[in-house]
Amino acid sequence: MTSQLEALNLPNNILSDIKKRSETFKNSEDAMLIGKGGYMPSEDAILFDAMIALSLGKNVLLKGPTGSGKTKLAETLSNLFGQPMHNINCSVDLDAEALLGYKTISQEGSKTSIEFIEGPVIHAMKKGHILYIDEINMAKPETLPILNGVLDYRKMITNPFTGEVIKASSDFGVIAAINEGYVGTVPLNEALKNRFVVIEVPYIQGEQLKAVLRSQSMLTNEKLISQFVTLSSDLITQVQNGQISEEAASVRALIDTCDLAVYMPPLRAISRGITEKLEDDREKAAIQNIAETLFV
Ligand SMILES: Nc1ncnc2c1ncn2[C@@H]1O[C@H](COP(=O)(O)OP(=O)(O)OP(=O)(O)O)[C@@H](O)[C@H]1O
Repeated sequence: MTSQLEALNLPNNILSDIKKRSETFKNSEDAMLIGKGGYMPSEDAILFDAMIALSLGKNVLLKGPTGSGKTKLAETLSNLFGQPMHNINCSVDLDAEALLGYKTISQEGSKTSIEFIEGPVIHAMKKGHILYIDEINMAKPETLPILNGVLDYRKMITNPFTGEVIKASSDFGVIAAINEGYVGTVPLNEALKNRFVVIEVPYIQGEQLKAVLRSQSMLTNEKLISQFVTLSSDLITQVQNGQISEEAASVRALIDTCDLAVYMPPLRAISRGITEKLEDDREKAAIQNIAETLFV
């Protein structure tokens, strides 16, 4: 891994920053070994570019369909950099308190006082940890602008609940994830999007997918694993042709299907793990047809 990074001819300051940030970096080859559950990139640039961007202090936006490994990639980066990760799961209910923290009354003996419990943003800023904002386009458009100062060169915020001015520690990093076009999502505000470096995270295929299915599912039958990889690539072709929706090719659903296939015939596993999650009868029939030709 180190030599692969060196081969990219990165400026020395970036390379040494990446190495310095992570005490585990010299063992990163181990950390990345798929058997240990790290993110398996479809191309090295996905992982390296995310590392370079974070190392330069940029915010990273991971863009890709459901179950394509965005969270796994963020976890792997946190692992590589040796920086704990704090999660925010966005929804319409997300508010400033969920991001920044809240006041509460604390009691010590007969003494009561008001205490501020720090939320994930302030905690990660102070400690120089990684903040992971999942499904960022599920938040109401008016909620996230409170983070504008955190997400630009200032990297600071005035806590509206306490008046404290917080400047992020130099290692603080932000990774966000987005699923475009899903129910409940809204287009990301341009000013917010502009604060991120965007990295596409597609579904993995072929040998990479095989390695992930081997390591993350319970299935050990190599022939079946290969058939499921073929099923996935046929489904991705159908997605590209607009015949079925993207989530049908999710790696998460395929791992579930492989697990089920240890205990039931593959066609039933596909029905439970993939087909029945869809609403449209034509899509279901299309998947069933593909499955029946592969698993006779
Ligand atoms: N490239 C990959 N390398 C390793 N594991 C992967 C990869 N792609 C998917 N997975 C596995 O698939 C499952 C789903 O991945 P993950 O939760 O990271 O997806 P996601 O893109 O964050 O999904 P969502 O958008 O629904 O939150 C996990 O078990 C993860 O380990």
